[in-house]
Amino acid sequence: MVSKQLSKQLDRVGGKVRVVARIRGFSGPEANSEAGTARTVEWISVNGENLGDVSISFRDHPSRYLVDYCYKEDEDSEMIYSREVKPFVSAAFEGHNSTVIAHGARGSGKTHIIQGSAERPGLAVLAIAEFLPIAEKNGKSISVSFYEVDHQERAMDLLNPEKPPILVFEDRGRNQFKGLSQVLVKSVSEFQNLYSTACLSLKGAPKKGGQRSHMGLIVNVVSRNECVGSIVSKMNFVDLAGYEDTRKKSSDGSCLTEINKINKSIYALLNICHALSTNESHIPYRESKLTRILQDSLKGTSRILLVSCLNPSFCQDTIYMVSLASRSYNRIHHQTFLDSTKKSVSSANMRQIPKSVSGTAKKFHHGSSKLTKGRKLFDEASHSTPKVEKEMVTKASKPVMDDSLPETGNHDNSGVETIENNLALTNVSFPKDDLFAKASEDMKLYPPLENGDSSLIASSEVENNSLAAKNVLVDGDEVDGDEGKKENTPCINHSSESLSIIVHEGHNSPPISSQLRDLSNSLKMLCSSTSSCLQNSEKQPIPVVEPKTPIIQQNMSQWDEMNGKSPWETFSMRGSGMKSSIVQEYLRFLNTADKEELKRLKGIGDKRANFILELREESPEPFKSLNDLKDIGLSAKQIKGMMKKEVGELFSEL
Ligand SMILES: Nc1ncnc2c1ncn2[C@@H]1O[C@H](COP(=O)(O)OP(=O)(O)OP(=O)(O)O)[C@@H](O)[C@H]1O
Repeated sequence: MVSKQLSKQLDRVGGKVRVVARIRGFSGPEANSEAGTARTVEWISVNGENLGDVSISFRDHPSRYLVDYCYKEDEDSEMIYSREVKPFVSAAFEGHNSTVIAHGARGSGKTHIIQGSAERPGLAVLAIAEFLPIAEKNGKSISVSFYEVDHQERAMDLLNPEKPPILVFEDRGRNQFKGLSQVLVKSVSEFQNLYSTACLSLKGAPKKGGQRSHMGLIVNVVSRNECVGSIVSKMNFVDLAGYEDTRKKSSDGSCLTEINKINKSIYALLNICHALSTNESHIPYRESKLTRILQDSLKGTSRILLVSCLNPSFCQDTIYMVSLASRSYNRIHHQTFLDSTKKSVSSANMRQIPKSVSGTAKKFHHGSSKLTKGRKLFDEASHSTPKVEKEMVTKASKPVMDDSLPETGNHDNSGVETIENNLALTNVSFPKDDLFAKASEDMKLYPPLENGDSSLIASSEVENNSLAAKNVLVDGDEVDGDEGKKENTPCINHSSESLSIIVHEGHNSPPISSQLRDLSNSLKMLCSSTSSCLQNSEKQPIPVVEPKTPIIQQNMSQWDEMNGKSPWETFSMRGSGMKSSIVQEYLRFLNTADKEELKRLKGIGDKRANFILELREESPEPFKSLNDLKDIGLSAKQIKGMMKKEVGELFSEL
């Protein structure tokens, strides 16, 4: 539950996704050049100064883009922090995750806003400065992780770059990371040292020219009382790689494929922001590695701040990026704005907001139209996935099956070692013994986990990828209705932070093939007894036989009779019950069967079977509803067809 005061603060920062723009100041050399005086970005505060709803335009360019607010060159990071990020810090102590994303063209000031410099700390540093004293007061600790996602969709631990790529998988709505170090921080300077260490490992660092990547920071609020090391909530900072139009010659010699892949992952994240802001029923979290890493900090009660960094001088890539960000602009606010200012803005030459994300700026829509019209079109489009977007989703999902399957590989079991190494590396003086003693008390209390738990700081890396029999989880996030339902597993609340022990029942049931066989046999028996009854009935009078119906069914019939249900109603009701249990069996089969068994299903070939196995490495139960089959590239029609065939097979031998 969010406290009233906090809720007010959060309301002020807008809905689920808030989009703000930030105009970068001219850097030293630029300021001295002629271009330094030629800022081309303009803005109009459409609802009055400081009230939000800002329209951004570019000199000699007809289009305008709406965002929640625009920060000018003279409004520094501290102002942005106190107005936009500070409420997220308070929310983190109430268990809410958040994500701050800086995106924009190359050199638009993304790193400057997130990391800042020694003289001008960025949003992440300012947040840590606020996190630490509140954590101290509340008996919590703060730990951080730094990672990088490159154009090959590899996620690397920046505090331990020699390790194999990070493996991300989901367990009960929470992300687990295998191979990502978490380091406790006690002071801002410790944090800054870690940040510098992480930047040195960054492949996308300017000095390592040619490589481009996204950099991510996770700030964890960690409980340190009886449930030592469990993560209460987290705040993510993402410094996205700069967007670059693939038609231009790259400014740093990066190859076209690399730029394309980076751009694709930028689209994937912005698409999610858009889908969340428009309450789409399907949120494509699996589109990229980065979106999978951020998944549990984007959904549920999480808040997202999208900072669109703008180059002050003309830059087509900047225009394209702000146009994409504007798609996630809060539409409720927008509607108010439309209603109140329809007249005044209707004469403005506003461009139609792009309905979809295209692969290159080539598809960028240059036509101008009135804002009202553009928005209307956009609203209509948002109810169904726009065509180009759909194409992009399909295109994006193909490589996942073909060449960028989630990594597997040798991962060591050195979770505890990592913490120690990092403590040594950064001279963090955390009372290790105390921490480990408490952690081992917890371990004693609950038998050793088969797969470790990334929420435990003493074993910040998940040791083993196999399905755990028991798992210790922090039960903080709400699971979205469409994103997986909480299973009916025994759940013991263990602390005020809702640390839960979730006991997974082992998958003891026989595989679907044998269950379907049993079902088919029962149906055959039922049919043969029905037909023999029919045959007998022709020869002799039907003997009065007491049917040996299981008691429960007899009771149900009585119950149906009592409730005045017609035989048809009873039949339909039971039929739909049977349908849902067949679906459940089918899903259970997908979640447990081996490759050869999987291939026995219609529509599952070698590639899909491999992909299913890879998905299971990331999440023990990737298929929670038939809808999840879309993740392996099946359309709704194909899924329906597959189910029909499987069920039809049951009756083929009757
Ligand atoms: N608000 C600002 N005021 C003055 N100079 C700035 C500001 N923001 C960024 N700069 C300068 O602009 C340059 C580019 O900034 P920065 O490295 O943050 O961009 P970026 O978007 O992260 O770049 P890349 O796309 O290469 O990752 C740097 O020299 C930085 O010091």
